[in-house]
Amino acid sequence: MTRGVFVTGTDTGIGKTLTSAILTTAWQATYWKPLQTGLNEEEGDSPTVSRLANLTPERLIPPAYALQEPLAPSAAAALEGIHIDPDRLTLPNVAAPLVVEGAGGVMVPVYDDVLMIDLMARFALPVVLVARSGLGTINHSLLTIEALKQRGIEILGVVFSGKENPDNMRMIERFSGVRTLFTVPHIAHISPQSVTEHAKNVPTFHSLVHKA
Ligand SMILES: Nc1ncnc2c1ncn2[C@@H]1O[C@H](COP(=O)(O)OP(=O)(O)OP(=O)(O)O)[C@@H](O)[C@H]1O
Ligand SMILES: C[C@H](N)[C@H](N)CCCCCC(=O)O
Ligand SMILES: [Mg+2]
Repeated sequence: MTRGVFVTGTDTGIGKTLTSAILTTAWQATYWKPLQTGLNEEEGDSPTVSRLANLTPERLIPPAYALQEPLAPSAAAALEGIHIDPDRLTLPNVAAPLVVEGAGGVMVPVYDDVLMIDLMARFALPVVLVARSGLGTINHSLLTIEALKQRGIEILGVVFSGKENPDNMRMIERFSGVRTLFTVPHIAHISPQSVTEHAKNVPTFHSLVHKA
């Protein structure tokens, strides 16, 4: 049985956290950000999702690693003299669905010679890919999809964040064969209310994982 999804992106700052909050709200899911970096500059994604998706504490799994510098996990950990232990990076045993959010894109170093995409393959969750809607997204989305396919990682679809661009969506669908799941327009004021509103556009977890 599919336990959840892994939310990845074509880049950092692309809308993974906003999308994760929307998915978590839509599915009444549990949220986990295993590797958080940049805590000296931002509150981190767990409190953001907790607030936006109105999470009760049992639906929020704390990060396995919470690191200060706004860098890839391997670099942020090295600066703090922390060795990332793969045994701590195992899926929590919670009721489905679980929404797991990556850090940055798929080729981000996590520890030693392990990249985020290797961790994703190990988790074996189907992937939701968040992409910007505008210029540059065709290249970044197709490259990311190619890397995921090469490793046999199941892709449920793409979520486009930002002003809707049907031509970009069509081009990515045509060249990758991966469908668009839903779009998140530019939201001027992101709030629990706007997240609840956009959660209405999300297919049910069961329809998604059984159709894939
Ligand atoms: N559709 C949107 N409308 C308005 N703001 C957005 C939208 N998508 C993303 N943003 C804003 O862009 C910023 C980066 O988005 P977000 O935090 O979701 O990125 P991320 O992909 O989760 O990055 P990270 O790799 O750090 O986890 C945030 O301030 C977020 O609120
Ligand atoms: C700190 C930031 N918000 C992300 N969590 C970390 C993104 C690392 C990206 C590394 C890279 O691709 O160059
Ligand atoms: Mg995030």
